[in-house]
Amino acid sequence: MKANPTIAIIGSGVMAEAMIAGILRQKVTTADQICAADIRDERVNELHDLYGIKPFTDNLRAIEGADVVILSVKPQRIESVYTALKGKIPTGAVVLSIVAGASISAVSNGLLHPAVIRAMPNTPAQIGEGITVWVASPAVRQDQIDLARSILTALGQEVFADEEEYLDMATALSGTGPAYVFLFMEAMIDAGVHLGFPRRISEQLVAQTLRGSVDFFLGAKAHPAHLRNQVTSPGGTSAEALYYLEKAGFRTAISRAVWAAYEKSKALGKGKNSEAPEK
Ligand SMILES: NC(=O)C1=CN([C@@H]2O[C@H](COP(=O)(O)OP(=O)(O)OC[C@H]3O[C@@H](n4cnc5c(N)ncnc54)[C@H](OP(=O)(O)O)[C@@H]3O)[C@@H](O)[C@H]2O)C=CC1
Ligand SMILES: O=C(O)[C@@H]1CCC=N1
Repeated sequence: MKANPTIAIIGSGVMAEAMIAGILRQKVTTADQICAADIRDERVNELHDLYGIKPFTDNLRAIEGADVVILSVKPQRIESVYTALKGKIPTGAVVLSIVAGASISAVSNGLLHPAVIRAMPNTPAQIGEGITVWVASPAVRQDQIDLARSILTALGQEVFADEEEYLDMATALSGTGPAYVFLFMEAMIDAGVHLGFPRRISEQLVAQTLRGSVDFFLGAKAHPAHLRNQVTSPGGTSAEALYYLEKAGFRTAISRAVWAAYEKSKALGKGKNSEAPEK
């Protein structure tokens, strides 16, 4: 694998910043080899000040001499990137797209470039605790796979998929997953405040309960239902609370939400809106 590869980033928002921070933390390349482009110059100048990367507002100039071109614009903006960069990706470069729903064939045809990796990270990447599911087109070389893996490892765990269909599923489960977790956290914290805890204490109780439960699950290597049964004393508080969660359709709500995100990911890939939510 090439030392200090040149990495161009098209769309320098939240996920791009997580990638820049991870790449520099793990020394995948040096800051002067990262070319970050965005339509807003104040945003790339901010990233320049924070990380020392090279700022661009012209996508075409940003990809000059790149070994990797990362696409991190919103799905609704990807067509404008295709228009600007079609046929212009350096021949030896690999494109690494994290754009939700954008298939390998769409990116490959949109840019007229065969070597494309499609990846789905998540926001805990900002602290190196993310998880990314990714897949590569047949034209991606082994050294490009190795380079992509070093970039994605800098964000946390990575899972290489042999089928692209896993990407829309991962978008719904792990890519979107932090949104479900934070909503759950928020609801728990608010419930604690409703009971009468100061918000600061409620946040501490909820955060450590979540962290402790996840670490317990990972260490115990037991089914979650087994661990839940340990909490649930006969005729006790947990049984009472779980009754009301099940009555409110908690599992079904989660399942429907994940399916809706999956359908939305597929719809984004077709440039369409998914069905309007049912009333
Ligand atoms: N956020 C998440 O949890 C995850 C997001 N993703 C995917 O990552 C991608 C980026 O998401 P995220 O970082 O959250 O988005 P952001 O909106 O934070 O970042 C995208 C950036 O690209 C800029 N931009 C828009 N059009 C262009 C263009 N033509 N050329 C260059 N830059 C442009 C935007 O500017 P402006 O704001 O002015 O439009 C913005 O600064 C999305 O496709 C998303 O599906 C994947 C996994 C997780
Ligand atoms: O909400 C979204 O569309 C993006 C993709 C995965 C997480 N956030």
